[in-house]
Amino acid sequence: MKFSVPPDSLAANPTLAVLGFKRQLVYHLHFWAFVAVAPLVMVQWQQSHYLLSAILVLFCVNALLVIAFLKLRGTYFLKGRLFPLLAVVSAAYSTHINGHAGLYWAYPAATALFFLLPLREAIASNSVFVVIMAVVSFLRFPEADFWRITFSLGLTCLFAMIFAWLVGKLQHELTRLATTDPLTGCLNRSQLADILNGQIQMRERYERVSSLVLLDLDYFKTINDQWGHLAGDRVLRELALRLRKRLRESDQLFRIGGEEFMLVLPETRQKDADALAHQLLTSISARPFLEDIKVTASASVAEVSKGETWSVWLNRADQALYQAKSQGRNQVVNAARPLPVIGRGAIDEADSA
Ligand SMILES: Nc1nc2c(ncn2[C@@H]2O[C@H](COP(=O)(O)OP(=O)(O)OP(=O)(O)O)[C@@H](O)[C@H]2O)c(=O)[nH]1
Repeated sequence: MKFSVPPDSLAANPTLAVLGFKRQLVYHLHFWAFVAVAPLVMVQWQQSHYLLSAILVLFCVNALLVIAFLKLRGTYFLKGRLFPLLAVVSAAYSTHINGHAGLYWAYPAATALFFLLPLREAIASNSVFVVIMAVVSFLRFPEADFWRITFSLGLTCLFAMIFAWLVGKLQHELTRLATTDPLTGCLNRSQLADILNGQIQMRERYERVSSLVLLDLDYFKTINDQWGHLAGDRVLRELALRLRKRLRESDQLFRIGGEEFMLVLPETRQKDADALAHQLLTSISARPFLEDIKVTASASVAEVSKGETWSVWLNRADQALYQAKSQGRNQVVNAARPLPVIGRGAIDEADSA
């Protein structure tokens, strides 16, 4: 089964990879639940259990809608909330009227809940489910069966909860590993396009202006040559710490190359970003690294302009950084504003003049 996200972007963007995993899980659960439950609609109808048959029809229609919405729109129909509700109601009601034959469905229903709902919601829903099943079993079966059913269902929920919790933790850790640079703890390039695009949307929709700063250490190669690679690594780590100290919570720090860093500064005008870049360069050059390694850096600043793409924005900053390097380093250069786009009307006016 294929979703619309191309495999290349999955590899490049861990957020998409995690979303892709969740979608596949939801898709498969609904698909196989549909395959298992659809025949039961007829079976229950033939046994004159019309209400249960109707609930199962609803369950199947919901499963098909979830699958269709995922495939065609990439969204969850009703946030996937109907599956747990209908699965729980049909398992409890089926146990009430069919006895043990209905009870067997309670176990897969309880397990599926942990993979469809957020963990806390799943724990709350399953607690209610176990209580409902305990009441139904108490009324329907001998006392010994009531205890067996309640404990075995409770244990199934506990195991499913532990498994879902561990899978969630693993996903979180994998995303962290894939999005951060292990040496400095800064973000790596994997989410760069997404984050810059987010700032561009803020500019386009709400006129909220962000800036970015590119910062590159000067003559870092000589530090490696003179002090060794390990010392170079420690300089990079200390640099990331110094930069982070000056940033706001909402700012984001990327390491986008060997000794090149990028700062994304939401709601920050060029003039303020320029002031910050000067302060950062001072904080780098004023105090030696690892006690006696003197370091300077060059930086460029670019405020996002209306209508530009993230790559054009980054490219403007890159050009300015190149200029800072070629003008002698240890300085900040502001990126040139993009040329205004001349619309058809303006061209016509110019032609007729
Ligand atoms: N220690 C260490 N060095 C790195 C790492 N990544 C890249 N480098 C080194 O960084 C150096 C970058 O050299 P250049 O691109 O010539 O840049 P530079 O010497 O800083 O010169 P300018 O940028 O022009 O001022 C190379 O020697 C790389 O080996 C890293 O993770 N750790």
